[in-house]
Order: sequence, then structure tokens, then C-alpha cells
Amino acid sequence: MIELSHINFRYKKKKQLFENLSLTLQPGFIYGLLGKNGAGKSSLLKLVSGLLYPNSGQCTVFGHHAAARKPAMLQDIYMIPEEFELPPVSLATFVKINSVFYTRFSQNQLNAYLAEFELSDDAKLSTLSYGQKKKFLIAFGLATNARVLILDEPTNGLDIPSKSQFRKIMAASLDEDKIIIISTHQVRDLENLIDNIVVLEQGNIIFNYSIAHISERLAFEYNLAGVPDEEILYTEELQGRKAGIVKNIAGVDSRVDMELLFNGIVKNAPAINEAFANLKYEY
Ligand SMILES: Nc1ncnc2c1ncn2[C@@H]1O[C@H](COP(=O)(O)OP(=O)(O)OP(=O)(O)O)[C@@H](O)[C@H]1O
Repeated sequence: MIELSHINFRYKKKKQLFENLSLTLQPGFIYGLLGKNGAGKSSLLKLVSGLLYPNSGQCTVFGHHAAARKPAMLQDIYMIPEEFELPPVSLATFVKINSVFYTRFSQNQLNAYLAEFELSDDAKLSTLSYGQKKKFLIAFGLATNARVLILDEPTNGLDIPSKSQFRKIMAASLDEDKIIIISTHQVRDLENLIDNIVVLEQGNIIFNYSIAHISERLAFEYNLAGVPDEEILYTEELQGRKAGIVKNIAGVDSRVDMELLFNGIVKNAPAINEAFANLKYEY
């Protein structure tokens, strides 16, 4: 479990970013971390991986204090940042040097992921494209079998077939011990992959629900003509029609449209959250 409790954090000479922020992330789930530019997503991920220290409050990762960055925690967490630099060595050399830090690293799994992404381990990292480097890091990160995998904009730079491979590989790699956090603006890339959505705005968590609860409480409509106003939570123009989010009165689970949902939350989080009143959690 990852537990952020009562976190206060500000960058030097900047205003407070997180004020009394608390968040619990459970194993066995893939979390989508969303938010506009500057909302605090990368900062939150850095707090979880111990790369930033809170001014007060604490973050624990499977019981370890993230900020202490002890080996026991570091071998259980792998973060793929949005921007990275890789040394000018072959994939195999990188793996040889870095895999020793991860006690559950599996070469067999790595080989399978590399094959899926059509990467050969004798290639030099410096000769790979950005998308290929990213695929390599995703493959390596998964093969570490760290219980916490953090991916910042993982599908950025991936072509369309690679995005489907990514979804397939991620979904298959999740087990009941793992926590996967994916931060992204490419919300459509998360469809059918994530279990929970956490939305940040100016350092505050403005939405935090599971996809199961969302599809139970909300419905996504592409033609709102005839829908009574009191059932409508959010509307936008889509190809000349009014699309939007409505209360799921029928109670039939609906398909979650991530883009509509995100737009709705950003425009009017209180109205969307209202639909989740009296929700009973069954963790
Ligand atoms: N190293 C830093 N020093 C000072 N301020 C920073 C630093 N990094 C981020 N910030 C500020 O903290 C706030 C949150 O930034 P952060 O990078 O966490 O947002 P984000 O949600 O990841 O944004 P994006 O979607 O653009 O990547 C922003 O106002 C940003 O200017």
C-alpha cells in the first residue's frame, strides 16, 4: 500500500503546492493520475518515490518511508519519468548493470517484453528512437517485478501499435501485490486499462473513484436531446451535437468515456462528485 498522509509541500520560493494532502493507493490496481499542466502530478510521483521530501506529513510505500530511500524500498519501486537520459551502452549492458538492484528481476520476462516491443538486446541505447527507449524502459521496469511501478506519460512517443502492446503488457503484468500509477494527458490511452482515476488540480485531489463506481454512477451520452436538465452533469459540443455526462439513473453499467469525464471534472468537479454521494466502499 502507498499512503500519503497530511502532506504539506512547496518548492523553494513558490507558493504551497500540496496542503494537507492524503491519499491511499491499494495493491492490485492500476491508477490513472490526471490533471492539467502544473497540477502537481510529477511532484506527487516524486514524493512517492522519495525524490522530493514533504515539508510535513509522510509518505510510506509498503511501510517504508519514501523519503529515506532505503534499499528495501528502492528495490520495490520503479519509476519511468517523462524525460530521461540513458547511457550509450547496449540494452544487455544496461540490464546487467541495473538488474542487480532488483531482487525479483526476471530475464525471461524481460526477453518476452522486448520481443513484444520488437527490441533486440544487442542494440545500443543511444541508437534507439525516443519511443523505442521508452518501450525499453517499460519492459525493464516491468521485469524488475518491483511492487510499485510509476509511469509518467508512458504512451508519449509510442506509435499506435505500440500503444496497444503497452496496454496489453500492462494489463497482463498486474497482480494482487502490484500498484501501478500512470500519469498522463493522453486519457484515451488509459481506456480499458486503469481501475481508478485520481484527478489533481492545483495540488488538490478533486476526484478519486474507481472505474467500476464511475460506470455505475455516471453515463456518457453523445446526444443529450431529450435528456431532462436535472440529470445532466456536464455538456460539451461534439461534432455539432451536445454530448455530456449524465446521472446513471438506469443503473446499467456504462462505458466510461475518459475524455468526457476528465473535461467534466475539470469544468465542474463538485457537480460530478455529487453523483457519488453515499457511496459505500468495498475494498
Ligand atoms: N523543480 C521545481 N522548482 C520549482 N517549482 C516547480 C518545480 N517543479 C515543478 N514546479 C512547480 O510545481 C507545480 C506542479 O508541477 P508538476 O510538474 O508537479 O505538475 P504536473 O501536473 O506534472 O504538470 P505537467 O502536466 O505539465 O507535467 C507547477 O506550478 C510547477 O511550476
